Amino acid sequence: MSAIDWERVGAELDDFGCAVIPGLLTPGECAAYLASYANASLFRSRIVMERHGFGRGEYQYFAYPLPAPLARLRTALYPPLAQIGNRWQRALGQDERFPATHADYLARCHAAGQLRPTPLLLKYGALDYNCLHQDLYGELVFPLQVAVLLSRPGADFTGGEFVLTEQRPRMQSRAEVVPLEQGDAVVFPVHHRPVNGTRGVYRVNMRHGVSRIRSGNRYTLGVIFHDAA
Ligand SMILES: O=C(O)CCC(=O)C(=O)O
Ligand SMILES: [Fe+2]
Repeated sequence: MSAIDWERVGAELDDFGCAVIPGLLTPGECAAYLASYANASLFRSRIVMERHGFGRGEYQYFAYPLPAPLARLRTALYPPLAQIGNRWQRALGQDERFPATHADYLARCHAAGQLRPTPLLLKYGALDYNCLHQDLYGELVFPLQVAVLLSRPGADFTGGEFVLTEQRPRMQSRAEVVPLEQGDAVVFPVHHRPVNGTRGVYRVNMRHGVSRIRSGNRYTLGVIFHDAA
C-alpha cells in the first residue's frame, strides 16, 4: 500500500478516467479471496445477473463485519482517493467534501440510512459479461471505486476485458479497455468525472463493465466506498 504512486494514479484519472495499480494483491491473496466465494456465511446477498438484465454471471456482496484484510484494504485505499475526489469536487464547483477517513465517511452514509456493505466478489464463466453500469446505491456516492482482478488472464480465462465508457455532453462516447494482470487493481469513477475542455471544466458520465469471457473463469473483487440503502 505504502508503495503506491498516488500522484500518478491521480494524474492518470484526470487524463484518462482510469488508473491501474499493479500488484495491489499478491497471487496468494487473490487465491484466498477467490476461494472465499464458496463461503456463503461471508455474504449478505447473491445476485444472478441474467435475472436482472445486468449481463451474465453472478456476484455476492460481503456482509458486515467484512473479512479483516478487506476492511483494512478499503480503509487504506480511501484517504488518497478522498483527496482526488475532493479535487474533482472543487473542479466541478460542488460543495460536498469527503472526510479524511473512511470511518467518518461511513458515519455519513449510516446517518443517511445507507447501512449495507457494498464490497463484492464477481464470478464469470465462459460467455458471461457485465453490462455497462454505475454502482449507485443511494443518495451518497463516493466518486471513485476499485476493482481487483483475482484470476490470471490467459491461464484461468480468456476474453473478459474491463471496459470503461465516457459519455461527453453532446459528443460521441469514448471507450477504454483496461488490461489487467492477476492482482492488478483498476481505479475508476463511479458515475462522472471532470474533464478540462477549451471552454473550462465539464462533466463526463462514466460507465464500466466487462466484455464477454471467451473461456475459463474470471473472478474480481470490487471495492466500493459508499454503503447501500
Ligand atoms: O468484474 C469486473 O471487472 C467489474 C466489476 C464491477 O463491476 C465492480 O467492481 O463494480
Ligand atoms: Fe460495477
